[in-house]
Amino acid sequence: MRRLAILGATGSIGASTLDVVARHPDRFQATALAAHRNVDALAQLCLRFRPQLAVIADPACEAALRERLAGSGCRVAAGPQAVLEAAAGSHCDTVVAAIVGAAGLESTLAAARAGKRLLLANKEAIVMAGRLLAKALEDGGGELLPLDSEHNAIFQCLPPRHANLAAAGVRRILLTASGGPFRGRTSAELAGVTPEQACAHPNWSMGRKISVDSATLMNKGLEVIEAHHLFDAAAERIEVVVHPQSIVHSLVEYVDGSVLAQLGNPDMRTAIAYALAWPERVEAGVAALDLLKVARLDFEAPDLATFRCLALAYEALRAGGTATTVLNAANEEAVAAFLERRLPFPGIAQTIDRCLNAVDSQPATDLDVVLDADLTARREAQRIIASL
Ligand SMILES: NC(=O)C1=CN([C@@H]2O[C@H](COP(=O)(O)OP(=O)(O)OC[C@H]3O[C@@H](n4cnc5c(N)ncnc54)[C@H](OP(=O)(O)O)[C@@H]3O)[C@@H](O)[C@H]2O)C=CC1
Ligand SMILES: CC(=O)[C@@H](O)[C@H](O)COP(=O)(O)O
Ligand SMILES: [Mn+2]
Repeated sequence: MRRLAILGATGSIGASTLDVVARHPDRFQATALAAHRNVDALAQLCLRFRPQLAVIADPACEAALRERLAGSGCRVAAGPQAVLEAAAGSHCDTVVAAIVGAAGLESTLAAARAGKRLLLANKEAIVMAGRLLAKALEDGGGELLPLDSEHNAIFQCLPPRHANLAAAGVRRILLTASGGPFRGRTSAELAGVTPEQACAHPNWSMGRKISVDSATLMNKGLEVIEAHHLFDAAAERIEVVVHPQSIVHSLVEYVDGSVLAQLGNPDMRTAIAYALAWPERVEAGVAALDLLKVARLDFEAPDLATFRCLALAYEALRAGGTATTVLNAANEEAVAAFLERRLPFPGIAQTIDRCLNAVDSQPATDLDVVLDADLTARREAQRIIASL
């Protein structure tokens, strides 16, 4: 029986994970569920899945959650320290890291250090602190399985236990991008787009922050950096291909000309079920892929001049050190401002660009350096946003 802590249980990944868990009560058990402020949703999940531990990150919500779970047998805890306990405690052997944004960094590191099987959705953590996460995994002796659909696809297309990409005969990693809701639009057409339009992803149903990232192509930029760390791949070996149908989830090209791809309907339960059951496979509730209905698979080059965030992510990756921490922090601040209608859509890329120029990159030697770069970049981004 796999005993799971699900961090970000009330979100989109949390819901998909619990759907897979519910299909296999003989294999998977949710032993801890954590969320930020959504007491109603968390309480309902706890009453249904009966975890040992329910954690609400915002201490102001503790009393309300205690009231809702009184007599349920579920222990309630609150605050950031309690989220770390949910990630590292003995109640679980597997952690689903599905908190959105930098808020998930420390619990992701805690799970890695504690030697858990880490199912990583929280891509911002690896973008902010890829090397620290690798070290934490090494120290803890656990394993990481990617949930992000592209990285899960690449993982499936690589040979098991390969020493490195060169030894495995890999020439390139091809990350597919849907292009988002604004694919094909010009810069002028993007000036007045709304948060509602940006969050209307053509293929995937996801949280608002990642939906905006897909619309700017920053999601793909974060994923290039994620692939760099997960697969020890140089930036030059990671190429982005726009594939509007989101059926091919990514590909690996080998030196002999073979290209292996993983295909499926755009439903995160496939990647989640794969990672939960690995190395076995379990039913995920996902409809069979009907290629005749899909009929065609299109591919095109990304428009880096219009969707500048992807180019900025490559720049930050090449700069190294805390540049990717700065990229992530500026993006989080800019996306929040856009969602609150304080910043127009093109202002997201402008903020990140200016922030990368304003904040020097440092070697990401420890967590304090990373957190300091994150804070400095957020202050700078807020200043830039106010000036735009
Ligand atoms: N959705 C998807 O299909 C995919 C998502 N991802 C990645 O997975 C992560 C989650 O995405 P998604 O599920 O869409 O996001 P959602 O916005 O749907 O959910 C976010 C979750 O994080 C919780 N949360 C937010 N802040 C905190 C905090 N400070 N402490 C504890 N919990 C917190 C929220 O709790 P509350 O409800 O209480 O606010 C909620 O449970 C992101 O990093 C995203 O990039 C990757 C690939 C695909
Ligand atoms: C489901 C998933 O993994 C998302 O990251 C998805 O890839 C977003 O789609 P885009 O290709 O539009 O960024
Ligand atoms: Mn993805």
